[in-house]
Amino acid sequence: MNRTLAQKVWDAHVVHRAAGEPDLLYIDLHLLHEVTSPQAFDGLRMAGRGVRRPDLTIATEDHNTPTDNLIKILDPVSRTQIETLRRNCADFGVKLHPLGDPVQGVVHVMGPQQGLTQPGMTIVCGDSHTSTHGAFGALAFGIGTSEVEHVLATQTLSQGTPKQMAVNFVGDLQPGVTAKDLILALITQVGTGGGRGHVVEYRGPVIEALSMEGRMTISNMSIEWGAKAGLIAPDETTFAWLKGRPYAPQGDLWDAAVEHWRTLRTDEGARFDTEITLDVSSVTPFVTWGTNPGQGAPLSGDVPDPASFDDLGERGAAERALEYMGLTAGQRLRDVAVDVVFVGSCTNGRLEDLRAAASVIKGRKVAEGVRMLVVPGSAAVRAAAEAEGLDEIFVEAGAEWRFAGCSMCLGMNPDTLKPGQRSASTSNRNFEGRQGRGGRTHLVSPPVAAATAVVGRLAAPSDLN
Ligand SMILES: CC(C)[C@H](C(=O)O)[C@@H](O)C(=O)O
Ligand code: SF4
Repeated sequence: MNRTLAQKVWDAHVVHRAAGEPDLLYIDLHLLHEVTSPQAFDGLRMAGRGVRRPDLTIATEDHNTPTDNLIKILDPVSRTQIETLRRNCADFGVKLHPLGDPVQGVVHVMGPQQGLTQPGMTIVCGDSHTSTHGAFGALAFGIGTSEVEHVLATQTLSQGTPKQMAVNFVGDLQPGVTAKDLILALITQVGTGGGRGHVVEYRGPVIEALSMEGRMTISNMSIEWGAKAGLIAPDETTFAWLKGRPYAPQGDLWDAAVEHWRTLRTDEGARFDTEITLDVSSVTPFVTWGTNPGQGAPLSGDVPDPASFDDLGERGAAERALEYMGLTAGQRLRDVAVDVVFVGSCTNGRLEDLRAAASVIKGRKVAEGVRMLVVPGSAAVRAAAEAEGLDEIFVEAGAEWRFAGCSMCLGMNPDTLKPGQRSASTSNRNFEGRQGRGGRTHLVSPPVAAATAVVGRLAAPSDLN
């Protein structure tokens, strides 16, 4: 039978299948962070169990870590969270990259960067943005804390069969348009529930032409439109990116791996339950105006009038969003002034993202009254960025150059918006209070973030002279 890429990976991992029951899948890589693992370890303790495959389990600290220093965690709740992870990893023999470690970072930046993430793997983590790893042709998805316990104890996971969807990206990408613009445009088109129940494969020449970083940005936001996972078939770009990374196979094993990885493509004639197409030719720099990632518009446009939505639910949501965001229908998006610009997160905190932001801000200054935080997604991204002088470009421009972590992507650490403050943020969620109580978030790409920092209002690099 002709199968999709996702079905191939799935089938290769079934350890038990019975009619009328979910499949039991083997898990190749289990990533952990401090937020969703404590109860799972407690569960193991209570049942007197150990971790089945500590060698396939790896932890990092990211959500609760400060980004202004590598030692002091002032908030007691965050400190307890981190100390608990350290104790659990020590007790159960799990490798941990703690604050200050050269590999520490946001779990979805750290995994790929270390070469832990490889094509054809099943990868889980108690975190919804585990979909990021799908960019390598891995079947990767977020799981809940009770499932984390199950995987820790057994290295397997019970899963009902998802539906299959293809998203075809066609047309010619306009200059200055990034992967972030594409995924924001897609989510605005299909809505935040558009992918529900599906494992998605992103395909087409536009995807093939993207860098691994761009592909990760797209896979990362799969969950923001309801998809369970978002895969991209591995190709030469994938192999070149992975080669030589610490956990990547070496020598003969590398050659054998690549030979296998080349088979990880959707067969001609394989059937998808749903197929959608996004023509990228008309996509321009995109920003969100509302409080979910599907409430977006081209930066060149206006804040929409809620009355323009036919669907009553969408209309009501738009009304509430404008109220919360302090925006008026018809207002030009380019007139929206921001207080804070955040470059970072597992969506856009990789080296290429920092390069893109740096190239825009180089030789320019952050606008008066605007605070710009640049937060590498991992300590290794930070080191690589420093090796090419990106830190100096940001500091010179008046931005803050921080240590790695989730930072202002979500308010679980000291980097937060104050009530009423407005940000342009390269992260993936603009929910109410996401970046701090009362904070207002506009999701943007790294170049738009940098241009916005310079202008002080939502802006694209083409606005700068
Ligand atoms: C804290 C964690 C469970 C959460 C997630 O699952 O995604 C976080 O990473 C997020 O981005 O909201
Ligand atoms: S960077 Fe943001 S989206 Fe990614 S794992 Fe951290 S909190 Fe979640």
